[in-house]
Amino acid sequence: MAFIEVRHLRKEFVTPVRRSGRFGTLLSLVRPDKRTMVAVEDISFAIEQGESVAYLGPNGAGKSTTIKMLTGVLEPTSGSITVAGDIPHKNRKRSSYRIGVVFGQRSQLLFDLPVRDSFELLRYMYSIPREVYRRNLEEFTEVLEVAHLLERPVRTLSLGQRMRCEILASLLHDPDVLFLDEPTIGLDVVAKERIRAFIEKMNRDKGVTLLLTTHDMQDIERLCPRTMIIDKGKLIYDGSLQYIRDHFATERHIRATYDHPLLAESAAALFAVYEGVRATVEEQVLRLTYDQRRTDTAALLKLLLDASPPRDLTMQDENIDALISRIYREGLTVNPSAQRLSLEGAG
Ligand SMILES: Nc1ncnc2c1ncn2[C@@H]1O[C@H](COP(=O)(O)OP(=O)(O)OP(=O)(O)O)[C@@H](O)[C@H]1O
Repeated sequence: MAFIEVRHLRKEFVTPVRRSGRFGTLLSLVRPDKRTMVAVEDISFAIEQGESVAYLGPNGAGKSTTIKMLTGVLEPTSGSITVAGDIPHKNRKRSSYRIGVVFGQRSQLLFDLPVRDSFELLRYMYSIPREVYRRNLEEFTEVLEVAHLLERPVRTLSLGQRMRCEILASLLHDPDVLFLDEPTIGLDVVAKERIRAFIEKMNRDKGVTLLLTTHDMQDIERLCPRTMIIDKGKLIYDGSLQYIRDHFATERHIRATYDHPLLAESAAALFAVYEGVRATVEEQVLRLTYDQRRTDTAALLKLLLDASPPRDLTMQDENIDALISRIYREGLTVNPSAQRLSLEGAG
């Protein structure tokens, strides 16, 4: 059995619907109308101990709902979850000893008290042996550079400082798995980097299994060799980021800057031989966008350079962020045989 196993997971939320008008309000009280919202439709995956996995999807795809089920906060409508052999919502207390959680938008620290008091409370809640607590606190405060913050009330910390303390708090009891929901949201580049370096170290040195939701591509590039993408409550991709890059990052952009203004018509005529090459002109800048599988880059460059050598030339492939939004938008299908086998695929 894998360390985390999720099979046919589904979560529905049933919410009351208010009818309009005075009569409607009255009717809603006597006979409430209900609406069922499917947040997670059917998701299956397996994660081995020590893996580091990104869990991606557009807003409302069902990421946070999945994490809440994995941590036992929510009970699935159907399907099953096991984390370290336990069913999180059934054995919440026992599971919590193995699980660490960080919700970027919510705090587990007590706002009016010094940071250290929250850590002490966690020591008590998780019955962390004194020696383990002392060792972890010492090591983590040093790596995260938060020793000088321990006596400060949480409410006086900046977002970056608080997030470092949140992550420290989530790992004090030596969990085997850490669920992170947008851990770097709203942070500046330096704060993001500190947090990524720490999480990476915990995964590498302590073998902490990571499942991370994020909208920040650099989090994924740095931390997660494996990526799962969900959309509308269903898993649409499970494999490496590299595979997506290699198979879908087909759009290439060339930007050529000249010393003189250009004519859009001439540019369009020049590249008309290449079907699918989009040429746009803005004063002295020519931009070409094309599919690298269909158009030979060397031949295109030769045509461009022979026509008139530019002052500057840059070439860029579609970045992974844009690429994933394209996958959401166009619903690109991925060659399933090249992906990691899902639980169903594995039989
Ligand atoms: N308690 C709830 N009651 C009703 N609907 C809910 C509840 N929690 C979440 N939803 C709905 O379920 C869907 C999935 O929400 P979820 O928060 O899991 O998405 P997400 O992928 O984490 O999105 P985001 O990236 O915006 O955080 C959304 O349509 C949301 O409105």
